[in-house]
Amino acid sequence: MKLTELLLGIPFYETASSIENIAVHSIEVDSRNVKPGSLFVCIEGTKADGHEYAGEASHNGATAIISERPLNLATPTIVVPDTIRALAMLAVRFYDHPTGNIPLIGVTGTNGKTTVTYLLESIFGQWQKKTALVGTIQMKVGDSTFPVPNTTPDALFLQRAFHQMASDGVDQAIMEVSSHALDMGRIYGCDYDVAVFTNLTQDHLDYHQNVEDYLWAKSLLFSQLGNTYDLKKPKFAVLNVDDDNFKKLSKSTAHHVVTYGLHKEAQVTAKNVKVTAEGTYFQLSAPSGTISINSRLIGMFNVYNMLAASTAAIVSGVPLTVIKEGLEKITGVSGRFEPVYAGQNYSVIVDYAHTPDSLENVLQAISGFARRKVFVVVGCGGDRDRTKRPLMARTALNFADYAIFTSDNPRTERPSSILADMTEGLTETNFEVVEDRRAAIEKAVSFADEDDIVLIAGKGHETYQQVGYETFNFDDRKVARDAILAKEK
Ligand SMILES: CC(=O)N[C@H]1[C@@H](OP(=O)(O)OP(=O)(O)OC[C@H]2O[C@@H](n3ccc(=O)[nH]c3=O)[C@H](O)[C@@H]2O)O[C@H](CO)[C@@H](O)[C@@H]1O[C@H](C)C(=O)N[C@@H](C)C(=O)N[C@H](CCC(=O)O)C(=O)O
Ligand SMILES: Nc1ncnc2c1ncn2[C@@H]1O[C@H](COP(=O)(O)OP(=O)(O)OP(=O)(O)O)[C@@H](O)[C@H]1O
Ligand SMILES: N[C@H](CCC[C@H](N)C(=O)O)C(=O)O
Ligand SMILES: [Mg+2]
Repeated sequence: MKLTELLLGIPFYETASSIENIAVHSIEVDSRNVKPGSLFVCIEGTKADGHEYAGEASHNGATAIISERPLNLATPTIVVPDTIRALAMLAVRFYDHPTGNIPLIGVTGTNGKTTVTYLLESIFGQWQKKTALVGTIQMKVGDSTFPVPNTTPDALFLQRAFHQMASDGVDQAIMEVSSHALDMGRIYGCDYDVAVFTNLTQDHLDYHQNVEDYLWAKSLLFSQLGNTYDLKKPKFAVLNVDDDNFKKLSKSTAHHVVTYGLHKEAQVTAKNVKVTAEGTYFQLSAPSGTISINSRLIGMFNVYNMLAASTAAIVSGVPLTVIKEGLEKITGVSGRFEPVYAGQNYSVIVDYAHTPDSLENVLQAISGFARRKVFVVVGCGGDRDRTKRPLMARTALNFADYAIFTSDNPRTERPSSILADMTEGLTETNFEVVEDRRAAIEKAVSFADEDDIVLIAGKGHETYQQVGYETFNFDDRKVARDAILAKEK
């Protein structure tokens, strides 16, 4: 594509060079990926500044550079006020505005995003649609899976991926939208048809200044639903009416607001809810009818997740009977309330709860059917929100009989200081600190007697542990399995 054609998407820019007849074969944000014919966009990040790598990009054959300041290079440079915004606009144009052609659902909220996206994937799959999903675990297009750098990758990755999805004949794209991504403009250029809100509780206060800022970031998904009305293709904000932030969020969009919930009046709701150790039963009531749901997912929070997914599916035109099939087909989501069974007479569950609220929810679900003792193994990630650490420890002690506090992904922090943040001021005696996660899991398993439950929280599907700048293989499920088998011997 010609550079001048690409720049039509950018109204104000300055350049000292002649840019006629420059062809762009790819757009890149990482100088190491630049090849002859690439357009390099300089992004100022948290660790590095792309402007510092413009020289390398030029050396690698960049055909032109998009920058926030003039650069003293032979390669033509186009100066724009905001390269993140420019990147999205350029990528949308280069990749032919792919989300204009694929229906797109975005899911945001502190907890439940991954679960809701997998529920939606199952529902649309039952509706015979070719689906694509982008989120914490992976990117999935039909049955093919691809690694992702982030829960919500940057605009270039996304537009490139959506373009590929459009060529692969995807009929429905579903993605998690993190608050970081919203704040960093990673979703500029995405044309959402449905935006879903799960809930908002404390997390990420290392990144967002306070809870208001965190909510504001979440609200951007709804304000970015777009301002044009197309009566043939309306857009929907699907909101949890029971969440305290419902009113504020509903004001952030000019489009249709559709509500779901259990306590306050909602358009889509669940009645006669029964949660057991095997699954969840409820009647889903929507303006178009009622269906009974027998799900293998456990916990009241999963009723919310199922309502969120069902509401997004309903506004997308999926029949209720298909929604029922899609919800009931899912037996679990990797690393979310995932049982580890190796013939033992007690339960071991691996879960991704890494916030105070998710830990409370999952422990409450467990206490609903626990017959004997509940043990919890949990830690907190390093280089992340410090203020959630004591709250998570408190939650563990409030809802479990015994806690073993351990390391999660310490990253560049000292494990002992993360654990000190968690346990500071605790006067209880029903906990201990075992810094090494493997040893902590082994200990919890060794404590378990018949009918006890061991919850291993925080890392869920993760198959690694990040210590310092190194990443080691570590999978809670494998470690737990080995511990169970070793105990049975
Ligand atoms: C704090 C943060 O979000 N950082 C993200 C950011 O990285 P960064 O700002 O550190 O980038 P950088 O390394 O400083 O580089 C700046 C620029 O220089 C360029 N560069 C750099 C080196 C070089 O040799 N050449 C070069 O051109 C880079 O390509 C980049 O364009 O941009 C990267 C590319 O988009 C992201 O992968 C990275 O996410 C990091 C890995 C991360 O951990 N992010 C977390 C906090 C995050 O975003 N989490 C949310 C989920 C949260 C949740 O809801 O649970 C997520 O969506 O994943
Ligand atoms: N609706 C919910 N409300 C509260 N807790 C939930 C909810 N859904 C799931 N959880 C808990 O949160 C954990 C993470 O769930 P999930 O991965 O679906 O959330 P997420 O929003 O994608 O998380 P992340 O921000 O890490 O991407 C689960 O393992 C479970 O313990
Ligand atoms: N997306 C979340 C995941 C946290 C998972 C937990 N295991 C940790 O490492 O803190 C984050 O980056 O904060
Ligand atoms: Mg997720």
